Amino acid sequence: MMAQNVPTNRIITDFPAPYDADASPYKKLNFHPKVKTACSENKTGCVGLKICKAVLVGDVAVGKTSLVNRFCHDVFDRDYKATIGVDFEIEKFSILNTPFTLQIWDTAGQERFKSIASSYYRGAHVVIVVFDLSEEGTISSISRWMEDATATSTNPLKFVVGTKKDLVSQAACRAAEDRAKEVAQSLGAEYWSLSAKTGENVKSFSFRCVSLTFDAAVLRELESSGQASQKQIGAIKIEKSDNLYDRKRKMKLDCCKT
Ligand SMILES: Nc1nc2c(ncn2[C@@H]2O[C@H](COP(=O)(O)OP(=O)(O)OP(=O)(O)O)[C@@H](O)[C@H]2O)c(=O)[nH]1
Ligand SMILES: [Mg+2]
Repeated sequence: MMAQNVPTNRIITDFPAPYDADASPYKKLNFHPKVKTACSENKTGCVGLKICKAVLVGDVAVGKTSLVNRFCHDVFDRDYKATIGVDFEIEKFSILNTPFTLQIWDTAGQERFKSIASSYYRGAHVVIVVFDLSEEGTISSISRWMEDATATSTNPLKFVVGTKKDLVSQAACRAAEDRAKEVAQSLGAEYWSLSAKTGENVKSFSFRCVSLTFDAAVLRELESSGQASQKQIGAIKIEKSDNLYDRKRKMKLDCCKT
């Protein structure tokens, strides 16, 4: 399937590099050769029709929503508006000329929304734990967030992201990074520092995240193709008929009831 109608800033042709190669468990330097061949021969099966799921978690006000808003809409809001329960965005990409869709779930950090938010962790292909580089205390909760958010997924890609890089000096950034990189390594996650305010590293991180997700999704598709092709067709029907906007509306109503 050829990618069509994707904005130019959502086209990925080269495999993006990590923030720090020493702070990543993902060592590949390029898309998998099988993935490249499948894309160039237009034989990626159902990848273009499926939606992969990314989930952002982390303490209150660390900057999860700001990161999503910077990437998806290229905007930044100085005022804090707490996320109520969960929110999501859908982003379409063209990767190696193949269409790919990522559903990004932005969860609330506030404890009172924890049970609502955690019901959306299931089946995540990517888990992103966000902390605040200017609030070192937020580093100590990274592990707990990662454990909770990955418990109901099979082998998700894992990222630890320090935000608000614009607020800290280089030395302070380095100190917080060193601590967070250690945590990321113990969790088998890739580490990034960025700023939603200035936009520094936001696109690089997002492209890296999406590309690794795409590579894994195509490999999964290639592995399973031929095997349960009928089953896959059933799965796609379910995904397409799952009206996300209705669910989002219902979710908000449920939140308002409490
Ligand atoms: N200077 C600076 N401020 C930021 C950055 N990212 C977020 N903020 C500010 O930090 C506050 C919290 O940001 P949010 O993105 O709402 O935080 P959140 O993690 O979504 O919070 P919850 O939804 O309550 O969990 C807001 O006032 C943002 O403007 C950044 O990169 N730099
Ligand atoms: Mg939020």
